[in-house]
Amino acid sequence: MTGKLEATREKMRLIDREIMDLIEMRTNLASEILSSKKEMNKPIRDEEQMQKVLDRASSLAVEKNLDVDSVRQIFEILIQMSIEKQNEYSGHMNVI
Ligand SMILES: C=C(O[C@@H]1C=C(C(=O)O)C=C[C@H]1O)C(=O)O
Repeated sequence: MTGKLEATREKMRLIDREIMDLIEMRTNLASEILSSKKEMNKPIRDEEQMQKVLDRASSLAVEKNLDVDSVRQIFEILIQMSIEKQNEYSGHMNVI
């Protein structure tokens, strides 16, 4: 019994690790995104793009039979993390 529970928890641990790696990869794109925005003289926050990301996440959640509100909340946090990281870089780079 415990063996099976522990085996399943080990699978979850590996998935959590992958999620963490993907969050890191997504957040680290802030640097590239910011330098493109700097070139194009665009602000960090882009409401239209945020809506696209949230709509895409909601559609995928429906497709995968996941709770749409929960998935949207996760993506709202990911977007916020990206904005914060861009603001952080922006402060360092003294731009926008
Ligand atoms: C990453 C970007 O910057 C911000 C963060 C977004 C995101 O994390 O998906 C979307 C729009 C912007 O407010 C972007 O403009 O694409």
